[in-house]
Amino acid sequence: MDNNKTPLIEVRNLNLSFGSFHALKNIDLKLYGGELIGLVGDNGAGKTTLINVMSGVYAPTSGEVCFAGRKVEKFHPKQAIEFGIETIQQSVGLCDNLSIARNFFLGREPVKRILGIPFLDFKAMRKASNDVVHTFGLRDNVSVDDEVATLSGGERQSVKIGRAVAFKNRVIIMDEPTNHLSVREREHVNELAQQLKEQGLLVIYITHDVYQVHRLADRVVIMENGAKVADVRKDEMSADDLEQIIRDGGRNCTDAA
Ligand SMILES: Nc1ncnc2c1ncn2[C@@H]1O[C@H](COP(=O)(O)OP(=O)(O)OP(=O)(O)O)[C@@H](O)[C@H]1O
Repeated sequence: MDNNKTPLIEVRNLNLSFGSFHALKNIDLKLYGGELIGLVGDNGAGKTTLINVMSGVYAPTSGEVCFAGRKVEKFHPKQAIEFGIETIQQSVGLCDNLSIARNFFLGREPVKRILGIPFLDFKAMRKASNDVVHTFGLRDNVSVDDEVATLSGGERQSVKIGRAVAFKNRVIIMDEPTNHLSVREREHVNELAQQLKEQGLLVIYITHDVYQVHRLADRVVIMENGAKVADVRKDEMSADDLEQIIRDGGRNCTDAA
């Protein structure tokens, strides 16, 4: 990581309360393009809440978030989408009964006009989605006219990841992306995460699997009870040590940030 670079996302002294419940506590974090960040922590640690702030779902109670050095003034999902933040979740994001091509363009369908009347441009959708999804690992015999319902779990993730890249995102948040996947599918999704990082994107990878994330990530951020309790480059700590920090609930931890 080059600390002279402007972080793609910077969080400063961030707090978020839901009524009297203090869900995020004084979080400071700098995340750079070209990094694969593992975000780990026990159930209820605050991982999803933190990414929900980054993606504009929640506004913080206090503190700041900056995108590429610019302070976010208005927290709204549209703002985050415009900046190029895309969240890929295991169970949402695709419509089973629509084709792969339609899913690829969900909500941003290209339109062509014939005699001034707008029609969905199916040809353009097929071509663009075909080029991308096969690069991202769909079997050769899968057609982009097939319904998403016919795809395996890993292939569904491929469609979402391909879509995120095609629409020029800068930050991909992968929330438990390999849950319920087979070993090979898991490997495939993890390879895609690496590819995204190598293309210069910031990848935030949320998981409970410390060993998987230790293999994959450049840096691991551990949360516990709403606070960031460790922020370490993976070469500074073994996966066993990371797991121990989580087991200890953040006591005896290191923060390399
Ligand atoms: N909208 C909300 N209103 C009230 N409390 C909330 C809300 N969203 C989250 N919380 C609480 O904030 C805490 C952190 O939840 P969060 O979902 O961020 O944890 P997590 O680390 O993502 O956990 P998991 O791994 O189980 O998904 C939990 O105690 C949760 O109940």
